[in-house]
Formats: sequence, C-alpha cells, structure tokens
Amino acid sequence: MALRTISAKSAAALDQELMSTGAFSIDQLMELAGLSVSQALFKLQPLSKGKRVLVACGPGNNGGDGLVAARHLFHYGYQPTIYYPKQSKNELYQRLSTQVRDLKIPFTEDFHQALSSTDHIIDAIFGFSFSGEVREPFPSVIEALRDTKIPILAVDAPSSWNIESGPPSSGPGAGFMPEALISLTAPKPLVKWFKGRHFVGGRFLSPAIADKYGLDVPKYEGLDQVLEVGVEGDGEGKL
Ligand SMILES: NC(=O)C1=CN([C@@H]2O[C@H](COP(=O)(O)OP(=O)(O)OC[C@H]3O[C@@H](n4cnc5c(N)ncnc54)[C@H](O)[C@@H]3O)[C@@H](O)[C@H]2O)[C@@H](O)CC1
Ligand SMILES: [K+]
Repeated sequence: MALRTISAKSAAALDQELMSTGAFSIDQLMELAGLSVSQALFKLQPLSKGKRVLVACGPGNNGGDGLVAARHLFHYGYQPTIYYPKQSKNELYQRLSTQVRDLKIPFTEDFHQALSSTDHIIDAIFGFSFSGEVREPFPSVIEALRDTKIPILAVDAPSSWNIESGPPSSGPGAGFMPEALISLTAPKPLVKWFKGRHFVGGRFLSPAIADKYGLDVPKYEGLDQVLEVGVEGDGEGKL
C-alpha cells in the first residue's frame, strides 16, 4: 500500500493547524506520536526478543516523541535507557524528562557504551525539521547507528536523511538504512528511498484535515495506533 506523502513544509503547516483551529495541544500530539512509536517497537521487537531499548533523543519534538515512547515501553515491560545529550529547557520536555526519571529510567551520556548493551534502538534524533550537515554531538552517534547490527526503529525519518531527497550521499549518515521506520501522521517524501519495514502512526486525523492536505487515512485495525504499510520505495527513489 503506497500512501501519499507530505513535504516537510506541509507537515509543519499541518501541525500548526492541528494546534490552532484543530484545538489539539502539543502535549496531546506528542503523546499520540510517542504512543504510536511504542506500539511499532512492540510489533517489531516483542519482549521475547529482548527487553533493553536504547532511545536516542534529539533536541526537538522528534526527541520528545522518543521520551514519550520510552515511558510507554517501560509500562509494557521493556527496560529503556535514554540518550538525550541536548536537553531543552522548554517546560514540555522538562516535564517529559521528569516523568521518565520518576520511573527510574536511566539516562546515559555514553552512547557508544549503551549501544553495546541493548537489544533494540529507537532513533528519535531528528524528524522533519532536520536540515544541513549533522552538528555535534550527533555525527559519531549517526555513524554508530549506521554501523550497528542492532535493529533500529527510526521515528518519522532516519536521522540525517533529507526529508525531501532522502539518504545523504556523504557525511555520517551516508549508507544509514534502519530496519524500520514509523511515519507520523503521513509519510514524508524520503520513504521513496527507504528499504525496511514501514509503519504509519497518528490515528487521530479528522477526515476533513486529511482531505485538505491530500492525505490517506490508513485503515487501522482494532485498538492499534499503528499500521504496517510494507516497504514503500525500492531504495532508489521510486514508489
Ligand atoms: N503530527 C505529527 O506528525 C507530530 C510530529 N511530531 C514530531 O515532531 C517532529 C518535528 O519536530 P521539530 O519541528 O521540533 O524538529 P526535529 O525534532 O525534527 O528537529 C529539530 C531540532 O533539531 C535540530 N537540528 C536541525 N538540523 C540539525 C543539524 N543539521 N544538526 C544538529 N541539529 C539539528 C534543531 O536545532 C532542533 O533543535 C516530527 O518529525 C515528529 O517526530 C510530534 O511530536 C508532534 C506531532
Ligand atoms: K528520527
């Protein structure tokens, strides 16, 4: 099933519309996003495949989705560890951090050491607002994600990929292809280059908003917040 994609610019406009005329708060959107991420991880890597999950969080909302997912995963029985080197002073992220600290979820400053003792990884470093060259301290983190054999679930985008034109041809992310991707609300154009398992999450969009932005509303099943939509692209930019 190939779903229609949404550009980074339209995705940002959609978020703004959801938070203004749509009357959603950012907390709600992030909670729904992080809940979807946690369900996708559960479907990909059930507890029988290992409990340890390293959640790599970036400085923006993509990282916030990671913090929310870590909280849900704890309650499912996983043992998350959070790498969050650029912690925002923003009150929302402070509250999300307090919530996971209250569960005694550990934070690590040593990503490379944490990588050697985990079963799964969530890449919540950059989403649709990423642009330019990867800045410190993330280049060596992206390289490690590129090189590891541990399964990675990327949130909204494989971090360091260009949202419109996909995988970078140089830099730390050149050759980075996570095992799985969860697109939030709608896939971004980069899915054309993605060659792994692909989920979509965001079961809250009204039919009117979906129509306005030209999006498909996936046929979610049962209580699921995510739907696996298969492999979208052929890895060469074609759908
Ligand atoms: N409806 C949805 O789809 C929702 C999506 N959310 C998430 O929000 C994401 C977008 O969040 P944001 O707009 O905060 O942005 P991102 O989290 O994608 O990234 C922005 C942050 O990364 C930094 N950054 C950008 N380029 C960089 C570079 N080259 N090197 C180092 N740092 C860099 C910026 O300074 C900023 O702090 C989405 O991808 C999705 O994960 C939600 O949390 C809210 C609802
Ligand atoms: K990401």
